[in-house]
This record gives sequence, C-alpha cells and structure tokens, in this order.
Amino acid sequence: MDSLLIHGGNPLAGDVRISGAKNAALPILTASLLTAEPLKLGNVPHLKDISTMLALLGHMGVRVTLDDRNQVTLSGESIPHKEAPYEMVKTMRAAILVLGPTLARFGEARVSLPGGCAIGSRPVDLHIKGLQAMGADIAIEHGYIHARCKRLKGARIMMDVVTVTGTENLMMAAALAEGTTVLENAAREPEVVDLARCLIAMGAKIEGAGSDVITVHGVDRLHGADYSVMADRIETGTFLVAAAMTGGRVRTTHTQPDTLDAVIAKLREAGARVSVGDDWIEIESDGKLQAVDVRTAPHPAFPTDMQAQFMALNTVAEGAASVTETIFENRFMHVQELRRLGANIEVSGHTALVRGVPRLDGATVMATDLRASACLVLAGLVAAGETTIERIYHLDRGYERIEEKLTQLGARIKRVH
Ligand SMILES: CC(=O)N[C@H]1[C@@H](OP(=O)(O)OP(=O)(O)OC[C@H]2O[C@@H](n3ccc(=O)[nH]c3=O)[C@H](O)[C@@H]2O)O[C@H](CO)[C@@H](O)[C@@H]1O
Ligand SMILES: C=C(OP(=O)(O)O)C(=O)O
Repeated sequence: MDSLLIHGGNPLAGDVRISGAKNAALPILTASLLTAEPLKLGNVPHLKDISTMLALLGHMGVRVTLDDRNQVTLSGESIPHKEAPYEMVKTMRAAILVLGPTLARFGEARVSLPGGCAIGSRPVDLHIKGLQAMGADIAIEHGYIHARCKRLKGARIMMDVVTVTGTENLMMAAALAEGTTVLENAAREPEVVDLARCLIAMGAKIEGAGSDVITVHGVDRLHGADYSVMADRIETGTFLVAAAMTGGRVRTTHTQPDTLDAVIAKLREAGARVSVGDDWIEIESDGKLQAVDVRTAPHPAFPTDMQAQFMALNTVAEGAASVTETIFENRFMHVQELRRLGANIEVSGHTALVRGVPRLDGATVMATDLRASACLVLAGLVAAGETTIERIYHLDRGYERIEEKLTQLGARIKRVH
C-alpha cells in the first residue's frame, strides 16, 4: 500500500492547474446511459473513482474510448447488464447514480445497496422514494435495489433532506419520464448545475437547476453531446488552504471562482489575501492566520468536503474556533490523527473546538477517508520534520496527481510504494 512522505516547512509558490471536478464528472459519465448516441466529454479528471465508474459503465455495456486529446467518449447503444454489482458499489458510492438513468431508459435496474462508510451511514432512501413517486416498483432483495417500471411518470417530489446525488439521480430519471417532474428542496450544488447543463446539451428540458426547485419536462429520447466538465472546487479550495497555511503565494488556474464564495470568505476572514479573476484565484499569506469558525451546510453555505481542510488550518492558527459538521454524522475521523501531530482539538457531538498551537510535529498518521487524507497532507506541509501518511488510496479517489502538483509548488512530498 502506498504512503506519502512529507517534509514540512516549505511555503508554496506558483501556479497550479485545477482538474475537472470528480463530483460533476461522476454523474455526467452516468448520463451516457440515457442515450444510444455517443456522449463526448472533456476535462474528465484522472482519478480512481473515475476509472471505477468507467469500469462499471463498461461492465454494463457502455463502450468507452479515450482519444489523444484526452476526451472520453461513451456509447451506450445497448446495455445488456442493467446492474451495478456490490464489488463496484462498495468502493465508490456514486455508483448509485446508474440507478435513475438505467431505469428511465430500460424500465429495469439492479444496483447494490451502498453500505455505511467512514463518514456516516449515508442512506439512499430519498433516491428510492423519488423513483417510487414516479411510478417505479422497487424491491430490496439480497442487498440489491431492484427497480422496474413501464415508463416513469412525472411527479412532484419533495425531498426532506437536501441530497446531491439524490437530486442528480432523480433529475436524470425525470429527463426521460412522461410528463413534468418538480423536485422540491433540490440540492443547489454547482455539480448539479453542471449535470443539468450536460443533460440540456443532450436535449433534456430542465429549468431551475441551481435553485431549490428543479422542473424537468420529460422527453421521449435524448441525443449525444459534446460537453466539458466543470473545474473541481474542492481541489481548488484544498490548494488555497495549503498556500494559506504554508505562508505562500499560489494561483489556482482553470477554476471557477463563483463556485467557491463561502470558502474564499473564510480564507479572507482567516487573514489571507485572496484575489479573483475570470478563471483563477490567487492567494497570498504570511502563514499567520486567525482561527475561523466553520459550519457545514448545503450549497451555497460552507461545503462539508472542505471541513477537514479548515480543521487543519485552525490547528496552526491564532486563537480558538469551532468546526461544526451538520451533513455527515461521523466526519471527524481526522481529529485523532491531527492530535498525533500535536493538534489541540476537543470534540463534543457535531462540533470540534480547535485551539491553535504554535507548531505541529511530524508523525505517522493514517488516512481514513478522502478529505481526511487531504487535511493530513495540509498538516504535514506545515509540521516540523517528517510526516508519513498511510493508506493514501483514499486520496487517489479524488485528487489528481496531488504530490506532483504540490512538488511543482515547492513542497517536499513523495509517494513511497
Ligand atoms: C459523488 C458526490 O457528489 N459526492 C458528494 C455528495 O454525496 P451524496 O450525494 O452521497 O451526499 P448527500 O447530499 O446525498 O447527503 C447529504 C445528507 O443527506 C442524507 N441523505 C442522503 C440521501 C438519502 O437518500 N437520504 C439521506 O438521508 C445523508 O445521509 C447526508 O446526511 O454530496 C455530499 C454533500 O455535499 C458530498 O460530501 C459528497 O462529496
Ligand atoms: C465524500 C466525498 O465523495 P463520495 O461522495 O464520492 O464519497 C468527497 O468527495 O469528499
């Protein structure tokens, strides 16, 4: 198993090119199941989750080709296996996203129930209830969701919790349903908007994506399209925090600043200077930061996928701050690892009180999930001496060539096999 070895203390400086967004690319890849025509996608990041999704789509029957311009073409002319097996779902929960499109186009789909994971129990009841409201007959058998229908029918669906992949699954299903579907309390995340844009390019009739009411007028068929995936706002935010903590000056390029308002506001509150252009964000810091309170909530509020990184920032900032996680019940797995580096953190329920310490000291720590891994990398970049991060396969699910990008910015980091 690979580990990362980091020698802390170098300020980061330079430009870093941000990759396509994992959480936009994953649903957009599954949109290929909605049409018999080729879907051509650009800016798809090279990540473990993306190869798992391509393997799943390939297993179902989608033909996947990669051209010399790094464009992925998916052709879902025939889909002989309308099933997402447990072996694939267990390594990547986003596999649930094949349910809506497969059912809507073929009238049948079988998807393994995702289990609990490190950050919480993560049920999919709202995906199931929404499809049932559209007329699907759903049985849970032998750990699988088995869904059948004649043709899905438009419905008014009120989701009592804001769910990102739930909104995406139902939006894709509704695109091929008969009649109009209204999704209320829909997720407003930029990745939902990106998926809607791709579906619209494929001929779907969708209004309101980006607001909490999405209206989908179903069509009989969708066609192929050429689409470029949005930039990864969480990767962008992670590099901005890295620059702020190490006292550097970094410009993230090929990114979308308007998707990062809450994160930029918190970085400014912490004392970093942030300037923004059309597709870049530059940050400059002397490394002397103020601790900032953070409370996660659905977009446009502060994203849960940046919580661990700001926890790392607070560990070395001046003063004390609270970090409250409201989305996932168990997303503080990084706390005990940060403590191993000398952080002062007390957890009470969903809130962690972080008191800044003058310095962290390198140690061996273990990555437990994707963003917890990113937070340990950030801590390692400022810790005195050497930090070894074990089980970094979590990091490879969501960060493209992270050690290469950090090395280019001046970090001392290497992967050990
Ligand atoms: C691939 C992808 O895009 N992953 C993102 C997506 O995950 P994902 O879409 O899985 O997360 P959700 O938005 O669904 O989860 C939000 C909350 O809703 C609850 N819930 C969800 C579905 C459901 O049927 N019932 C239910 O109760 C969850 O337990 C959680 O408490 O959004 C999360 C919240 O921004 C991010 O952290 C993940 O990075
Ligand atoms: C939790 C995340 O991803 P997933 O929903 O794919 O587990 C994430 O991207 O931080």
